[in-house]
Amino acid sequence: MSTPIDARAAGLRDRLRGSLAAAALTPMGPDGAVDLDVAESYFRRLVASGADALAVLAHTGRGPFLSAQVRAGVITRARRAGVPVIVGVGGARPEQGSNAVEDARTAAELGADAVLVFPEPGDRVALHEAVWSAAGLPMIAFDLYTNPCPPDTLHRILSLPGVAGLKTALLSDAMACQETIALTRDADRLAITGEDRMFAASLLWGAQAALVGVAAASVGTTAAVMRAYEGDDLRGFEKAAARLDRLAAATFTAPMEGYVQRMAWLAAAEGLVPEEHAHDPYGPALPDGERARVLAA
Ligand SMILES: N[C@@H](CC=O)C(=O)O
Repeated sequence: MSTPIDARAAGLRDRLRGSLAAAALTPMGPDGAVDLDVAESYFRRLVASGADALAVLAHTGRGPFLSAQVRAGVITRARRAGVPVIVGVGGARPEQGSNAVEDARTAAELGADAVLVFPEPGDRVALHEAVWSAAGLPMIAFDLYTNPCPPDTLHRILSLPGVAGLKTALLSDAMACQETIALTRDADRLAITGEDRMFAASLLWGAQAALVGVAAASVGTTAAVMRAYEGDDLRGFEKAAARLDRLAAATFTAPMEGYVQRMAWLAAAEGLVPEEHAHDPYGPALPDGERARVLAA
């Protein structure tokens, strides 16, 4: 039995069903500087290429690393793209206190449609309750590979009225992904795949929408899988899934945190962002030849 969902959260859940949200990069220079005009033009291009919604300041967008001022600018510019905007909130590093509540308040003031609540140390249920009571924005819970959430905690989060859905981004744990999707659907919330390396499988396991970093570039590759699945085009689904798997295998691989830089290279190669704004100063150093290998995929 699930707790009744709040009407705002139910509205977002229904609006996002079947949709593809691109977990957008925050285009940056090598020093981390963000040019908001470049960011806006990138967000618009993602939408023109097939993204139904934008998830900004999420893991791909390096939200936890960015200042309040840059975060506000990114949200404002993303809203101009005319699709639902989901904002990553919180995700404090161990040496910091949580910014989740403040981030969520700002997202609400700037007109965001929902927040994606990063996992943080401590009581995750209380974190979601605090975010909801401060901002009143529908929440998407986040089971992220860097800090996976125990199923009993997920169950409690999913019974909060402000939770519209749950995104799994476990990347390699198929059993946990299946369990999380089942828990989410049992709670009548939206099961959102963030499984770049198990994308097609996660749809077959019951995911009802997608929010993925692999759609930070080459959006059409991910959109094709979603559309073929929804259109019952099983042969098309198989072909599109194989293509997406090749892209994800080249980008979402060890060191996993290097995926942001790899997607930035792709975004630059496609003309979504200028080369000089295709940097991830927060990720690991990548070996020589990695860029060429990614672009070849
Ligand atoms: N979990 C990532 C996206 C991965 O697909 C994010 O939050 O950006």
